[in-house]
Amino acid sequence: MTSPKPEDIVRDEKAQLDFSRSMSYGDYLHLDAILNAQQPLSPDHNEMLFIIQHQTSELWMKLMLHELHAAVRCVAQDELGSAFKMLARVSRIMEQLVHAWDVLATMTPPEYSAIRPYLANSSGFQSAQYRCIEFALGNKNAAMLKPHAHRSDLLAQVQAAYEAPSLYDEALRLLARRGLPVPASHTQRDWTRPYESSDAVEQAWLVAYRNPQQYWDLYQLGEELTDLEDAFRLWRFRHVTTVERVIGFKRGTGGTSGVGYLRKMLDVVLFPEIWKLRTDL
Ligand code: HEM
Ligand SMILES: N[C@@H](CC(=O)c1ccccc1NC=O)C(=O)O
Repeated sequence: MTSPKPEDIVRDEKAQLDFSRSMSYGDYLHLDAILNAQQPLSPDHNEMLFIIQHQTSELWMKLMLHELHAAVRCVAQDELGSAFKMLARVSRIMEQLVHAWDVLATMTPPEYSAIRPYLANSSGFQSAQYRCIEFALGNKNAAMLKPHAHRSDLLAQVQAAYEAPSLYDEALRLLARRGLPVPASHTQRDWTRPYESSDAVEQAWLVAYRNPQQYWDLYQLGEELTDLEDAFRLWRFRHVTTVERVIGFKRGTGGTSGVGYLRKMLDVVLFPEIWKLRTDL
């Protein structure tokens, strides 16, 4: 076998080469906007990695929110087949973001120190999309709206996520519609309140987990939620570990204690009864 000649390939394949009158790859993907959005503030080589790491994370978060919002609607409308597909995709995206830490971890402490002064008070703490994901997954906290007060467009989005029932709230309403004994305190409540774990809710999930054949879709929903929280915990863990290896115990640019704050977030449990029931099965 000899390699094909470069000049033969395109001619033989009859590839389209003139895009003066038709939409090209870059047109469709708006690559001019995306690829001109990397504007390093420092003279440091590694800032490009830092920027692209965050921009790609924000793009994946955009898709995650798109899928999560649709999944919440599907659960509310008893369309579980579609919801499972979307939730599985959200978990795979989260896993993708877990692996993305491997790229950022190639940045050493002195490399990051060269960039950090240029970040001023900006921080991932102010990510509107991240906060919408936390709220959609039920981790509600009014204080987290404040960093968006100066941007009415973003505030409206974060506020909507804050006020809406979370994925777990809709899952519990579904259990109740299926005749499982979820108390009214958990099917009709002020959705802005942080979720409170309940023995009665655990008992409702236990009915499905003890009779998987009869409640197959609810059992599957429970396991999809477990996958999602599992992946999210891994993301939080990789974040705090990367932060410790890069800045140690310095305070965060966002004003928090840094590693101390992120470690506290490791204790957040999104779907508490789904974890508790494993001990009681
Ligand atoms: C060298 C890399 C990084 C360092 C040193 C770092 C550091 C920190 C610190 C110290 C905080 C606490 C808030 C503060 O006071 O600033 C934080 C929060 C946060 N960071 Fe990072 N981070 C890094 C990379 C990333 C990446 C790649 C993402 C992906 C989008 C990210 C997303 C977030 C988010 C969403 C929060 C808020 C977490 C929460 O409120 O639970 N960070 N980060
Ligand atoms: N909080 C980080 C700064 C930081 O990581 C950051 C800054 C601007 C844009 C994204 C960031 N990433 C995540 O927090 C720090 O304290 O060094």
